[in-house]
This record gives sequence, C-alpha cells and structure tokens, in this order.
Amino acid sequence: MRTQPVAVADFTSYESAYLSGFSNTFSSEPIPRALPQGQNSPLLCPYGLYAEQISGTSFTSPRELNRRTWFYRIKPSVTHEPFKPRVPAHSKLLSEFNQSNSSATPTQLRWKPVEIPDSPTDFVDGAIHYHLTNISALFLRSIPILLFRYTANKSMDKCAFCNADGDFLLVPQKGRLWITTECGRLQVSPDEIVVLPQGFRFAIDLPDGPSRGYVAEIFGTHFQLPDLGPIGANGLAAPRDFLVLPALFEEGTHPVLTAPTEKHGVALLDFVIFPPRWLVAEHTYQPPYYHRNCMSEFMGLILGGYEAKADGFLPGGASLHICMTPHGPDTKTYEATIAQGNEAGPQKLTDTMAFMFESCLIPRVCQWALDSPAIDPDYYRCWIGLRSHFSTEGLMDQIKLD
Ligand SMILES: O=C(O)Cc1cc(O)ccc1O
Ligand SMILES: [Fe+2]
Repeated sequence: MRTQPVAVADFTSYESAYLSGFSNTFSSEPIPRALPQGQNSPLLCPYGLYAEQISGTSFTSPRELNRRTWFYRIKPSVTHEPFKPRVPAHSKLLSEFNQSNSSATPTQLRWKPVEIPDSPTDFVDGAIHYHLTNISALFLRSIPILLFRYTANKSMDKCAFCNADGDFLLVPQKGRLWITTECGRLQVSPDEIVVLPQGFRFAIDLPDGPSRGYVAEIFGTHFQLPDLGPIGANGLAAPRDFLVLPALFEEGTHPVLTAPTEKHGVALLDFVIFPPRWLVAEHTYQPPYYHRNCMSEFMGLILGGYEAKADGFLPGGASLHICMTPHGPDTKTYEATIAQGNEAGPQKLTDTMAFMFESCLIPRVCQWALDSPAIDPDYYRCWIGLRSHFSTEGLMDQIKLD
C-alpha cells in the first residue's frame, strides 16, 4: 500500500478488483482520467481534485528503498478538527509500556487464547488500549518492534486509526476483517495477513462478529520480501502472493515477510509460517528438534494443532522463547515420534497453520501479561517428563566385535 493500490466498490467484489505484486508500483482511477498525466502535482488536478503525497521513506532514500503514494482526493486529509484523546476510563494505553514496567525472562512462556470481551470493544479498544477487566491483549515490547494480540467484538464506528510511527502486520486468527483504508477496501480472512503501512488511516469492520488475532508493529523500516538464497528464483514468498496488501499463503515453510537490519540475513522481524505439508525425510528427527536460537521466537496458532506440541498450544494462544532459551517437542510428541521409529513413511501434516514472529531483539514482556490468567504456569512441565534413553549396550557389543 505504500504504492497506490486499487480502490474497490464494496467488500464482496474485492477478489476481482485487487492488483497483485508486493512493492510494485500501482496506479488506479475509479473514474477515467482522474490521474494526472506525466506529473504528480499539476497546478489544477483533473476533476478539481487535491493532490496529496504520503511518504514511506525520506525523500532522498535510495531508489530501491524509496516508497511513496500520491492520492488525488476530493478533500485533502488536512481538513480535520483538532485531535482529542480517546482513552476509556478503564483502560491503559499501549504506549505506556516502557523499560520499567516490563521485563525480559529466559523462562519459556505460553498463553492461552485471549477471551473475546463481553463489553463492546472495537479494534482500537482491543489492541491499542488494553482492558484491565477482560484480558483483551498481551504485549511484548522491544524497541523497535512491538508484538501484541487483539480482540474485538464490534466494528469501528465513525472513527479511523492512524499508526503514525510504525507499520502493522495483522494476523487474524478468528473472524474476517473488512478494512477500509485510504486506498480502498480490503477483506482479510484468518488464512491471510495484511500489512498496514505507517501513516495510512484505516477503519476495521467485523463481518463475522467477534474477531481476534496477532499484531506485529515495526518501527524505522518497512517489510520486504525475503532474499531468495540457495533455493533460487522460484522459492520463498512471491510478489504475486500479495494482493496489494493481503498475503495469500503457498504450500511450504518459508519466510513470508522480513524487516531487515543492517546486518545481512539478520532480521528485526521475520514472519514465518508452518502450513500443511509433507514430511518425507528418512532417519531424521524433523524440525522443530530441540534447539536454542540466537533469535527470539514468538509463535501463534491460527488453526488446528502444531506438530511440536501435543497439548496446551491452542488456536489463538501464543508462546515466547527468548533467544537461547531451549525448546522443542513436548514429551508426548517426542515419545510418539520415537515410538514410530524409522518405519514411519512419508506423513502429511494437515489442518494446521502456525506462524512465528522471529527477531534479533530481546523481547520485554509487560508485567500484566506475566500475571495474566491466560498464562500457562505449567508450560515448562511439558518437557520435564522427557526420559533418559541413554544406554551403552549397543556400544559394548560394538566394542567387543572390534
Ligand atoms: O520452535 C519452534 O517450534 C519453531 C521452529 C520450527 C522449525 O521447524 C524450526 C525452528 C523453529 O524455531
Ligand atoms: Fe524454535
């Protein structure tokens, strides 16, 4: 959306109206010749429209990074009255989180799905504010990223939201989102994601009623498609998978989006999916084997189960393994896999969609999320039952033979 996407008349016709191609340059006009020819800002725009630019990068950024959109509007966005704070008495602002009221912990953390609130809650209430009463969100903050969950049970009414300092990546888990943006209308289903870039105003309607999901916010950079690497030109997420804003998934586990740092291959935030797929390797414990990662991992589940966890990781739930904290299959999963042994042929993982936000930063968890009734205090126990299978019997036979 940092380039100019298509506008569509209504949500039901969205599929045919989308243009595709991540970071492509788009132009569209709902009525013929609404766009000026050969220049961005004519003295008089067609149809008496106002020209207005929104920039996603500084004007002098290198060409390959430079992002901007030109709008031709009936009225420019400057025609608004002074802003007023919108803070319900019973909630706190997301921006109140800081170093002193959050902590970094090496313990593995897991949260149950967030309950949909009883009281009327739109996306702004359920995400940007958190409700002390109904546990509507969970926050992890690390400058310059912020990860949280949202719940909402009502559409945004006569209001719009603008994220002035970061890009949002929204991952709905339950209920579709109809998002009205300054460039047009988008429908985002729980098997899709949407990037809402810095500065664009948007309003979220809930056609299916209650909705919940996950949000990553990045500051100071924009999402990119990941580099292709050794798997070549046709691997990883393709620009065509992105319908202007929403992403559609293809089979295979691959990074889908990345927000890079200056160090090549090290991401501020990678968005990775674990979709249905075939497991075919022989004599191999398939990932996710036990591991300690130099990156921090925040995982969510959109539907079904996740192959490394037999119990406790539920759709709408979340887990956090900070960098170098060990994790991997729970006891039940490990024992079941080992029991199958080498005889297990190719297996297809179906009815699943998990994802991970992976970052080189150290996430800080707000105290409220640590004290939340949604936290799973027994998470660590899922590994405690792992037995020793150590035996030197085979080795002794081998030594005797030698
Ligand atoms: O920890 C996890 O379950 C996520 C994960 C999955 C995988 O296949 C490889 C690495 C990894 O961190
Ligand atoms: Fe991991």
